[in-house]
Amino acid sequence: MSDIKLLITGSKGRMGQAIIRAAEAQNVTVASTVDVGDALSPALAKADIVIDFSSHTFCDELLGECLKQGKSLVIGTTGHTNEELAHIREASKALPIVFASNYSVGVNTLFWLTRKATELLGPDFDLEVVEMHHRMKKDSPSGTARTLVEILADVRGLEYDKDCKHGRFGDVGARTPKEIGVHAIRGGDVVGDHTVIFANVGERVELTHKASSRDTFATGSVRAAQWLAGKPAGLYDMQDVLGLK
Ligand SMILES: NC(=O)C1=CN([C@@H]2O[C@H](COP(=O)(O)OP(=O)(O)OC[C@H]3O[C@@H](n4cnc5c(N)ncnc54)[C@H](OP(=O)(O)O)[C@@H]3O)[C@@H](O)[C@H]2O)C=CC1
Ligand SMILES: O=C(O)C1=N[C@H](C(=O)O)C[C@H](O)C1
Repeated sequence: MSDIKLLITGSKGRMGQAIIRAAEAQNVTVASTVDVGDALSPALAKADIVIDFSSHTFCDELLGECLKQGKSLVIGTTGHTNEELAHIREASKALPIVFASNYSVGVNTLFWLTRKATELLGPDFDLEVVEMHHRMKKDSPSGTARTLVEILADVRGLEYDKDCKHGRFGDVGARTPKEIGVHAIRGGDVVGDHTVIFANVGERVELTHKASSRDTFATGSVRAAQWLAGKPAGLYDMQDVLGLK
């Protein structure tokens, strides 16, 4: 039996329910749960580490309470504003935080491969990211697609906010070598598909990951919580947890 005690936030959601099952399967204690309408402070007092897959709108309240009580965080929620992202970075100066847009082993391997392929293929290849998710997903593009674009941008010396083209519509003109396209498809019950396209004249490379179960994210987040126990304050990601850096 692991001796960490978890608070699961967003506990009634698709991921929250999967994480409660994953914790039980890994003999990790879920000490408390929080969803809309529940009081955070007393629930947090019962736990050492929070696993948060809720909504970005909960971010500031959660960070504030974790700072007050000195609790560690595993954040899986996506779709944060730039301001909320800055608050997570600030909080990580005082708290150990794992923050990852995707907790699956496969996608974190895709992150690694994407960096490697971008470096190897060089500047002649056009870069595009396509993602598909279930009809209930609220944020777009997915956090994983954003991370993929950030990796591509980092290798090419580009910036997510400036150089990412979210879909294309109308008389947008010819593609420039400085842009990275990202395209979000929504429908049905798709758990999460991501493809990175490297397109040159005469050839194309595509790297694809397809998740068929949320258990892969849930198991990864519990693993991240176990890894985080006893770590110093800092901002970590799932590649740190998996030793892929
Ligand atoms: N990093 C990763 O590996 C993954 C990340 N995700 C991300 O996790 C998040 C949740 O996804 P998913 O489980 O599918 O979504 P759901 O909508 O199924 O679950 C979210 C839950 O959080 C609740 N919630 C919303 N606001 C608050 C709040 N202020 N306080 C407490 N609870 C709140 C929701 O309640 P209500 O329905 O009433 O709003 C809901 O029960 C999303 O941002 C998603 O992108 C998902 C999968 C993997
Ligand atoms: O909302 C989801 O479902 C998912 N969200 C994450 C994201 O936005 O990248 C991860 C996964 O693809 C499923």
